Amino acid sequence: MAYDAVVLVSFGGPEGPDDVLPFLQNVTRGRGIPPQRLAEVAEHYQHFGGVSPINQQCRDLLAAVRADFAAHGLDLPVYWGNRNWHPMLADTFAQMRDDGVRRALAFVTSAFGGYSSCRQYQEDITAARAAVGPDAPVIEKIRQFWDHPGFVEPHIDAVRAALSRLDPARRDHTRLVFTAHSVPVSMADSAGPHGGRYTAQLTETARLVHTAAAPDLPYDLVWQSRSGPPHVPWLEPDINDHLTALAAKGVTAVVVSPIGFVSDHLEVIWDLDTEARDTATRLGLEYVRAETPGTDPRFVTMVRELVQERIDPAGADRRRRLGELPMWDTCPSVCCVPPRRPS
Ligand SMILES: CC1=C(CCC(=O)O)c2cc3nc(cc4[nH]c(cc5[nH]c(cc1n2)c(C)c5CCC(=O)O)c(CCC(=O)O)c4C)C(CCC(=O)O)=C3C
Ligand SMILES: [Fe+2]
Repeated sequence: MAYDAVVLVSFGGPEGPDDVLPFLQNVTRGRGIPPQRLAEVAEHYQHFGGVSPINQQCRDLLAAVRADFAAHGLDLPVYWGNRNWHPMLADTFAQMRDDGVRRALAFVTSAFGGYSSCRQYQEDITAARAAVGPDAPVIEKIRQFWDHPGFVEPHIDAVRAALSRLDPARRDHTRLVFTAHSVPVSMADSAGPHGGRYTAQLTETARLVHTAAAPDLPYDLVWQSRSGPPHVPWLEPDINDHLTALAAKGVTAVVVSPIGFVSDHLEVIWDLDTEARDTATRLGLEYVRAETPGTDPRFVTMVRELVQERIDPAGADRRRRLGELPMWDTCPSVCCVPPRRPS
């Protein structure tokens, strides 16, 4: 299969105060998020002047990937489009069509399976192609990469670096806490062709990072950034409740590693660096947050490897990965079918 471009596909984020509300409307359209939660989240963005760091992080990744492709003789143009904010996917696909692109691979900035992290991106790609029309480029999403060394190793080093900033005298009372975005339990149950995939993959990533970074420490996988109406069950425990429980058990220091994300975007710098840190401070816990991959060269290399393994017919046999869960290039149609939403 010949490809003539790669497109980086991400979530998108506002880049000024006036962007915040229309961005949030794009994210939550038809998703039953209470207005009060939206107002709260708008405030988180306004706290940073209405600017989410995520778009700049995508620009940085784009530049790094282009440089890496060039350095390795991979002669493919790299585009960028978002699902919720400019540059919007449809505008990017129209540009690609104008440039003569016929078939492209999409690298999505989410490592995991599940509706929000995989299927929804594919649905938005399909909708954006339909908006562009019949001559829109064909777009194929690259596989999930939760156990790729280019994703896992930067997380491992980040946990080690975070641990080195803690008081060594507290090591016996230190806990490693991995976090990912909470999702509705029904969404977690329907993740992947046989369900449960979002949680299973995160559990595997957590185990891989823990084993390499700090096998002597106890660890947990917990959830952050819950949204949605209170009567709908979401994955628990929430990081803040978990910190409270840990403090009650005599833990005095935590390293928090957001393995559910690829960059330090708003849900990291607000929900962890502000809210969870405040919780920890109130509880008297020493708190260090580990970094996400961002533009770590190993992560950038991973993007190229994922492209190369799809281009090269023998590439499937050379997939680099550390875990053991089943993996596939193309999601079956029954994957991550969205649960019916209670209204
Ligand atoms: C699994 C998952 C990821 C990880 C995979 C991935 O990376 O894609 C993720 C990432 C992100 N989520 C983000 C922002 C938001 N997510 C929201 C709402 C929701 N997220 C959900 C899930 C996820 N979200 C869900 C089930 C909802 C409920 C509404 C719905 O069913 O869709 C809302 C609405 C307000 C609120 O209620 O929080 C916002 C503003 C940003 C951008 C941050 C920035 O601007 O820097 C990023 C990277
Ligand atoms: Fe989200």
